[in-house]
Amino acid sequence: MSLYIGLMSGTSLDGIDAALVEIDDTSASGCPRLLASHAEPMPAALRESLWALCHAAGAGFAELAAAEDAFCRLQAQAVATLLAASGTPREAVEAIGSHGQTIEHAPQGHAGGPAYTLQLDNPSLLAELTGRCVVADFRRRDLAAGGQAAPLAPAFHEALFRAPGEWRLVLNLGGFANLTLLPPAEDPRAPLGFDSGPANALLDAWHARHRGGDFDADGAWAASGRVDEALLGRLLAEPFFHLPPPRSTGRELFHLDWLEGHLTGKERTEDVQATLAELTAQSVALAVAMARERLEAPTAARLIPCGGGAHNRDLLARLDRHLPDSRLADSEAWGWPVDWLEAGAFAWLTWRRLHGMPGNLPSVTGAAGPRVLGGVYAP
Ligand SMILES: Nc1ncnc2c1ncn2[C@@H]1O[C@H](COP(=O)(O)OP(=O)(O)OP(=O)(O)O)[C@@H](O)[C@H]1O
Ligand SMILES: CC(=O)N[C@H]1[C@@H]2OC[C@@H](O2)[C@@H](O)[C@@H]1O[C@H](C)C(=O)O
Repeated sequence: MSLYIGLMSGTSLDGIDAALVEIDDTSASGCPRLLASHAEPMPAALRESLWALCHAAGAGFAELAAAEDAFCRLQAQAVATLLAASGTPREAVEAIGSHGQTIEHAPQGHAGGPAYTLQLDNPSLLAELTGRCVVADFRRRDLAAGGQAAPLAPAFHEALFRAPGEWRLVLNLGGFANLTLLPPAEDPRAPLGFDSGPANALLDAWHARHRGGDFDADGAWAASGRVDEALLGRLLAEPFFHLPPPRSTGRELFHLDWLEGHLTGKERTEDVQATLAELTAQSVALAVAMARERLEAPTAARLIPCGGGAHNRDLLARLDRHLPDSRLADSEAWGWPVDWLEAGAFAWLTWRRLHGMPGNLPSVTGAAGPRVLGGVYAP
């Protein structure tokens, strides 16, 4: 058995998730087990700097370096708290996997330029601050091999959830949503996974603009509005929702200006929120239908929602309406509460990296083949 820490800071910019994971080195999947977790909240000032970097191509190098430094120190703080709270000596940890903060994701390139995906990260400083080996830069090798560099979690979903006799569908509802369709273990086919589109990113942004606060708790505000079918139709016409996989997306496409470009200005704000929630549910349902068609999968599957959106009751009710044949399951039944799968994935990918095992699924990202992901920074 060995211990790894995974660090993930997602598109919601709500904080750094840290997961302490035990891996069984004798098993092919590693049988990852979550031992402890800690969420280090993002201070408002750092959140604002990161938000500005995500949106301002003109930010200077000094601002970038300052944000990176503050981000890395927050990661080290998350590691220290996780270790102290779980009573784990740091020497017991083989390595820390750092996803970094995605600043921009352009797997298609920009204006005819090369494909890129940018994660702000300083693994050298993190190795210095924690005294542990750090693995980082997980996405770019897949991109270099012609892949989307995202989503990466489906390989971890396979290790955790693929089982004989049952199709399973893992749905990550973070700022953006990605799904993983897992054939039964006896089926030789590889899983399929891709981003369906926005999950909470637009819901959070619209809520923050009109009601303040970080998010619409339980989707109560969305539930108080009525879906504007005409608006929903215009939003769903976005070509991304109809692209065949492999595909991945982010804030570069789905942001408030994108939404506003589709508004008439006469909508009630709560109806826009309801329509955005419905957009998430319907775009997920479209992506699920696309995945099922590709793998000729039956409609009945076990649906395992995860990510922060799995706490949103209004969103889950909408998903239930659009995926009537799916039986909902709680990832906690596998020992993984919904909020820790992404950080857990980067602990597991770190184990893969240090044992020379590929971390990507070419059937998901479209890369030319399996690749060992990430760079190693010695302690
Ligand atoms: N009780 C709740 N009710 C409604 N929404 C919630 C609740 N708890 C969390 N959320 C949503 O979950 C979001 C955070 O989810 P998560 O941490 O999975 O995102 P992320 O990891 O930053 O995103 P991504 O997976 O796209 O990188 C919040 O911004 C909020 O929208
Ligand atoms: C480029 C990037 O950071 N993408 C994130 C984002 O958040 C959700 C979705 O968009 C997914 O593609 C990915 O994260 C998870 C961890 C992944 O790679 O599976």
